[in-house]
Amino acid sequence: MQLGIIGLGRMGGNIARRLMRGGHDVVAHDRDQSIASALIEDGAAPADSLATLVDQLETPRVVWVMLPAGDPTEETVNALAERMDAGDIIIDGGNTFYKDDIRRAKALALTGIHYVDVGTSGGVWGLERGYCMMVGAEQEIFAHLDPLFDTLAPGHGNLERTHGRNAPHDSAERGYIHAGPVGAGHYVKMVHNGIEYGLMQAYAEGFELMQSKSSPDLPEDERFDLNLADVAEVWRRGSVVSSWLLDLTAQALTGDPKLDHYSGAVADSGEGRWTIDAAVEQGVSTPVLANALFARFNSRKDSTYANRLLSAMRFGFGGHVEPPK
Ligand SMILES: NC(=O)C1=CN([C@@H]2O[C@H](COP(=O)(O)OP(=O)(O)OC[C@H]3O[C@@H](n4cnc5c(N)ncnc54)[C@H](O)[C@@H]3O)[C@@H](O)[C@H]2O)C=CC1
Ligand SMILES: O=C(CO)[C@H](O)[C@H](O)COP(=O)(O)O
Repeated sequence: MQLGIIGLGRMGGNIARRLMRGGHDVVAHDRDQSIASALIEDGAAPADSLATLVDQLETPRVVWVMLPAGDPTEETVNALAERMDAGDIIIDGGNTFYKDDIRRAKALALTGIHYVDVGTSGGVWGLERGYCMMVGAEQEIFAHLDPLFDTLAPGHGNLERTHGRNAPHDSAERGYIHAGPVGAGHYVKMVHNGIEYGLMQAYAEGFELMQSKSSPDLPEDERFDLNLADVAEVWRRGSVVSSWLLDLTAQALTGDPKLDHYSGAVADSGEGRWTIDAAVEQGVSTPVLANALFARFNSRKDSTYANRLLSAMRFGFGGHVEPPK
């Protein structure tokens, strides 16, 4: 398929590359020309403005927006809508709040333009590993875009099949789902990120506990100088708590066991807060997810080992660099 991609940063650039490797044609735009140039060298057609991007696309046009959520995405979707026609499709693959999707889709429906929200997980590793995608869309639009999702997704890989799943064409088994109507994709991604905070916090607290076991405040015969890189490594192999976040933890500890490279002032970009808002709105108790969010707020005052480990994991999956306190 041919599509336009706007926003060629850590996510959009590699999404474009993976699509091109899969045989799709990309027209690429970023407001930063040096970032756009790298994509052009990799085979994308250049577009120095939204207008030239839209002009190069065959109808029905498909444009994937991969920008910071909020104003940059909102302004871009509105500007695209002015230049696109009925039947065209705008995809928001960033971490947008799902109620913004519902509002936008309703406004665009008046013009006949379709809107699709894609919760995209995989971070800076997605080019090689593939992206897990949670899609909110009209059924026929999801079907139309299937070749794109199929290329971006990880595929079956070598994961064992879940017992009882026998459908022949199960997209969930390849790494993407049609979660429901517009908004459902980003709603599921929001909860995914809420869980991400909780998992990260659990690892961070556990490793801080082990790290402090060598404290001179403890009785001498109860002090253990544990090799945390080895603990993380061994837990990757057959333990109940193995996971990709643990893989990233093991990697960070191997290079820098004291985590001196990380500030421990852990940022957040919205999804954790929206998850807690949703919990309040739906009257569902989510104490672990709420505490993990609040722990991040505290981390900005306090540079503990646990907080530096959270920073290390965020850098590991998303390339997020946090400013020193
Ligand atoms: N980094 C990660 O691990 C993940 C990020 N996301 C989401 O994906 C979206 C993009 O994230 P990243 O790629 O990490 O951000 P990024 O900051 O690396 O890239 C954003 C790109 O958009 C460009 N840009 C900003 N405003 C623009 C505009 N108005 N017009 C054209 N280009 C513009 C910037 O020059 C930059 O190249 C965000 O919504 C983010 O929350 C989703 C999953 C994972
Ligand atoms: O979506 C992601 C990972 O799944 C992004 O990396 C996101 O930025 C992580 O959330 P936060 O910035 O709030 O830690």
